[in-house]
Amino acid sequence: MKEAIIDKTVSVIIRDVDIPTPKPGQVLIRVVVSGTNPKDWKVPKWQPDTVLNQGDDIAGYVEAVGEGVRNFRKGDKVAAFHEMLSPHGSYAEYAIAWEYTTFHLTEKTSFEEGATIPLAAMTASLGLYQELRLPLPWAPADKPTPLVVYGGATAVGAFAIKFAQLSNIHPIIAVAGKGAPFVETLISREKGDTIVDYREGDDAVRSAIKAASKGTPIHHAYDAVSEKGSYINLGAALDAPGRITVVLPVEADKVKEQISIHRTMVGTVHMPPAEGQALGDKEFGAAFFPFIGQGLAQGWFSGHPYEVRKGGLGALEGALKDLEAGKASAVKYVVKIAETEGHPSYPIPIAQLPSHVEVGLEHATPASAPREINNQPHLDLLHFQPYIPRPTANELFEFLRRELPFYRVQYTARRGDIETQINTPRWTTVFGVDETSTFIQEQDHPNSLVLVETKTKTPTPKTKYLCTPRPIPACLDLLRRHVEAANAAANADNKNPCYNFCLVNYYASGDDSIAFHSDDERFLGPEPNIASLSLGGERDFLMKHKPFVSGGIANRTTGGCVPSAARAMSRPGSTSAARGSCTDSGATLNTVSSPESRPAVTVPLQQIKMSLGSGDMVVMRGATQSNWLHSIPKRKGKAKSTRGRINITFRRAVVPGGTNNYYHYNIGSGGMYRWDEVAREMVLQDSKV
Ligand SMILES: O=C(O)CCC(=O)C(=O)O
Ligand SMILES: [Fe+2]
Repeated sequence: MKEAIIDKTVSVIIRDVDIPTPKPGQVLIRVVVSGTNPKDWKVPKWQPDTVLNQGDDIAGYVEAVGEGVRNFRKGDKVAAFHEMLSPHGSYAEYAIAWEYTTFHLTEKTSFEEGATIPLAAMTASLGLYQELRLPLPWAPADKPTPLVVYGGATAVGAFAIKFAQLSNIHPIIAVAGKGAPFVETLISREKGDTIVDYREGDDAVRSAIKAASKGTPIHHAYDAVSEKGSYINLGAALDAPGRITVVLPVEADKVKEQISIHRTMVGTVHMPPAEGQALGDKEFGAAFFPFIGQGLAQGWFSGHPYEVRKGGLGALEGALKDLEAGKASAVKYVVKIAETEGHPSYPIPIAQLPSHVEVGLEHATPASAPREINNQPHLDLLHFQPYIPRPTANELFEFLRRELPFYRVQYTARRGDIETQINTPRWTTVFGVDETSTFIQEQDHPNSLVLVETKTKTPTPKTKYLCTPRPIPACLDLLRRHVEAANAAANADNKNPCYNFCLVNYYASGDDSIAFHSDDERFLGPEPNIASLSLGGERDFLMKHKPFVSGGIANRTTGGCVPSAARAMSRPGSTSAARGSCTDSGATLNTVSSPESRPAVTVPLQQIKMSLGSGDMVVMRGATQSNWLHSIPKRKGKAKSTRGRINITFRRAVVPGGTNNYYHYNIGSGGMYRWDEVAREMVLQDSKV
C-alpha cells in the first residue's frame, strides 16, 4: 500500500509498504479521508530525525480487527484518532487505531466531516473537562460561567465552543480575527456570548475580554493558540483564582501566580493514568469518542468546515505548507486517499491542479489569438502572447515547480574516440510514451494506469523499454488537451497534433540554459509539431537557420542536423552536427539557396529573438525543426539572477527509441530533486527514487 512520510523540510515522500496487521485491541481501517493537523509539519521540524507518517485523523471503513475487539467489525464506517508518533498513521491507504479511540459514523456524516474531528475535538474536550474541570454536557452549568476561547476559529477552538454550548457554559468570549464570521455561527449572543478581535492589539484584547463578562469574574480560558502572547493576555484578563489550558509549551511564569496554566496534550488518551490514579485521560477518551459519534448521529454535534485538497497523498505537501504559512482560517484541510495519483513509475505522487487553476485554464485559454510567424524560409511558428493569462501561468509555475520530480542529468557524449562528461545545464523531467504503447485505465481502478501495446492492447513486455515510462500526470494532461485544441483551431487543416510526450525544463537562474539545437529527432517523424510553453520568469528565445551543406540546407535527410542528445548538451556548439552555426551569434548570417529543382535564390536570414514571458507559447511546425535551431542562452551579469522559469514542450514520438531517448536524457540515472520552499532551491531527495 502507499504511505506518505514527512521529512524535516516538510517534503512528502510516498513509499510502498506492507498493509499493517492489527494487534490485540486494534482496528485496521481502510482510510477514505485523512485530516491534517499543524503538528504534522511541526513535529518533523522539531524532531528532524522523526520521518514518519504523521496523519492522526482517520475516516474510513474497518478492514480487520485485532483480538479482543468487540465494538467493531469489518465494513463498519468509522472515524478514529491514531496514536500520535506511532507507525501506521492516516496518511496511507490503511491505518491502525486502538478500539477505544475509534467511533462509529452513520450515513449522516461524510468521511470528510468525520476526518476533521478526532484529534481536534478530543483536544478541545480534554482541555475543557479534564484540565479546566468545567461541567460535563450531561450535568451542565447552572450559573453564569464565563469562558474565554482564544483562537475561536481554529478547529480546537471551535470544538471547545461547541462543547461549551453543550455544557451550558456562558458567556463564551471567543477571541478571533478573520475567522470571526464563522465563530458568529457557533456562539449564542442571547446568552451573552461575544467575539473579541485580537487584531486590535494586546491592551484592547485584555480590556474587551474583561468587559465581555459584564462583571462576572472570569476564571476559565481555553487557549487554542498558545503563541504570540495569547496566554499572557489571558493571564492579564482572568480573575484569580483562574485556570488557563494551553495546547503548546508556554512560559508559565509570565502569568500571575493565582492563574494556573494546564497543558492539554491529546496524546494522553493513549497513555496510562498519572501515578497514583486508577483512571485518567485514556478512560475519558474511551467514553468521549462514542459520545461524539452519538452527537453526530443525533445532530447535536458536527465537524469542522473542511477543504478537500485535491490529489490525495500527493496534495499533503501543499496542504501542510499552507498550514505552516498560516493560510488556513476556519477550515481543516483533508485529503481523499483514492485521489492519490498512484502510478508505480512515479517516484512521488503528483497532486492535481487546484480547481481555480483548472478553471483558469478551461475558461481563459487561449488568452490571446496566435500570431503566425512564417516570414522567413522554412519557418512556421505560432506565437501566443500569452496563451495562459499571466496570473494563472504564475500559479501553474509555482505548482509545477513544487509538485514535479526534477533531475540534473549527467551523461557521456562520445565523438569519435573522445568521451566528454556532460552536465545538463538545467533541471529536467519527462512524462509520456511513444505511440506504439498506451496507458489504459484498469477496470475498477480509476487511478491505476497500465501500459499496453497500442495495437493489441496486451501488456507491454518489460523488456520493450530501457526505462519505465511514466504517464503524463493529470495536471499536465489537462494542459496537453487544451494546447492540442488551441493548435487544432490554428491549423489550416484543423488537424489535432495528439501529443504523447511532455518534457519539462526548469531554469533556476541565468546560468541554466539550452544550447542551439533542433528537435527534429527521427523518432518524432517528419515535420514534428512541438508546442513550447513558458511559465515564470522571462527569458530570451533565439532562433537561427541551420548552416548549409554544399548544394542546399542541412536537413534531416542529411542525417539530422542535431542528434537527439543535443538538447541535453551543456555548451553551445558541442555537437558535431550543430558545429559551425551553433557557436555563431551573428544577427544576419547565412543565406539559403533553394534545394535541387528550384533555381538558386539567395535570401538574407535573420536571427530571431523573442522574449518569452509567463504564459507565452510558441508552436514550432512544418519544416521549422529541420531547418532552424533554437536556444535559451545563458544570461550574464546582473541579468543572471532571474526568477526561475519552467518550459514545457509537448511532442509526439512514434517509435520506442524516442521513449528510451527522452527518459535517458531527461531523467537519467541520478537522484531525484524536489523544490524546497524554505531553502528556495532544488534539494536532492535522500530516498533513492
Ligand atoms: O526552454 C525553452 O523554451 C526551450 C526548450 C527546448 O528547446 C527543448 O526542451 O527542446
Ligand atoms: Fe528544443
